[in-house]
Amino acid sequence: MDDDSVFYKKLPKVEVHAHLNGSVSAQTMEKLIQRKPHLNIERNMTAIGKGQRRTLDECFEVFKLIHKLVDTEEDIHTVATDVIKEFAVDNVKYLELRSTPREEKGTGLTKKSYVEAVIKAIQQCKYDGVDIDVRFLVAIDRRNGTEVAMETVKLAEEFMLSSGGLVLGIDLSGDPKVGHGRCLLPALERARNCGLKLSLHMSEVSSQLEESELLLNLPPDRIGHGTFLHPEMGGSQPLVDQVVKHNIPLEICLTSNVKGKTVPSYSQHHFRYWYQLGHPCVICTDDKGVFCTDLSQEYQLAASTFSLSPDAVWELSERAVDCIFAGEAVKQQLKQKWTEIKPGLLK
Ligand SMILES: CC(C)=CCNc1ncnc2c1ncn2[C@@H]1O[C@H](COP(=O)(O)O)[C@@H](O)[C@H]1O
Ligand SMILES: [Zn+2]
Repeated sequence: MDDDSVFYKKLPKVEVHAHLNGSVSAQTMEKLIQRKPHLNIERNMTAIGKGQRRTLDECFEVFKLIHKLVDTEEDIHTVATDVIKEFAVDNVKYLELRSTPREEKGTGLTKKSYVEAVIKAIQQCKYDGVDIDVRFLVAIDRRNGTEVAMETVKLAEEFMLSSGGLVLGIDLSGDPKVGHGRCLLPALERARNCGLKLSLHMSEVSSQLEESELLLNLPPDRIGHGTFLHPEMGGSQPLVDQVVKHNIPLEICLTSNVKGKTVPSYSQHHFRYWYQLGHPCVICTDDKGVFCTDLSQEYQLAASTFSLSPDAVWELSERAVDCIFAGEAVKQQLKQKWTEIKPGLLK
């Protein structure tokens, strides 16, 4: 590793946009493939390597394969544990994982046992002293419509009350070309009213202007991507004004957007627009397994593409703490960590 990479690796980081099944590493994938050889899935079918790009549709096909490999409580526990430890090794000090609870009739997996398996993995890592604070967002797959969304919110509500602060909110994700946010509003409103935080994938593709207007009225607590919100990308100034007025942080996933072809190149990424506005932006991985990246690499890419100084990179990672869903006490603990690490890293 060169000196430059060491800096990004040592940088303490916050990750708030990581889909569990998209974050599974090559090593873990090997374990899963060995558990289920009859599926004939190979590692190169579940990842998009260096220099490769796929259409959004092709990317979503990858998740179908991964879901076949991860279909028991034991699998969920394995992937959650491994993903948490990998983020910790990458010096991520606070992680919000998100995942869509799935029922698998064949294996007896239920949505409830799915969430329980993730929570057990989080608790086990904490017990084992892994140096990372992990929280969970329950995901709604937009494909599944109104009723499933409402069920998911009720499940999240239950766990918010019983998990000792581990379940903090709701993620809205899934193929952006399928379904409409309109149908999901009642569920999202219920979530907001019961105290669940909202992180919503918004304007990930260009056809979502009307939906973004609707969703922004909730308003969400954070926005995933927001690629097509601003006028230069076919969005609108009123949309930008509203995001700015409510000070809603953007979760920025550079490699995901480039490899998924929603952004033509790193240098044309909308991070530039929002960062120049001084708007809160959090660098994230989205799917570190599928896109073969890690958070250190994403910070390094942001710095090299947009000419950020080490001080600016530090500020970016420190300001991310303000955007987490955990409460003030956790933010203070994290800020303390950053303060302790700073003198050793920035001369
Ligand atoms: C395909 C592509 C370019 C991915 C990046 N953009 C994404 N946009 C919307 N939803 C996503 C994305 N990446 C992952 N997800 C969601 O996360 C799920 C996988 O993680 P999990 O099973 O929820 O644990 C996917 O099935 C999908 O619902
Ligand atoms: Zn995402």
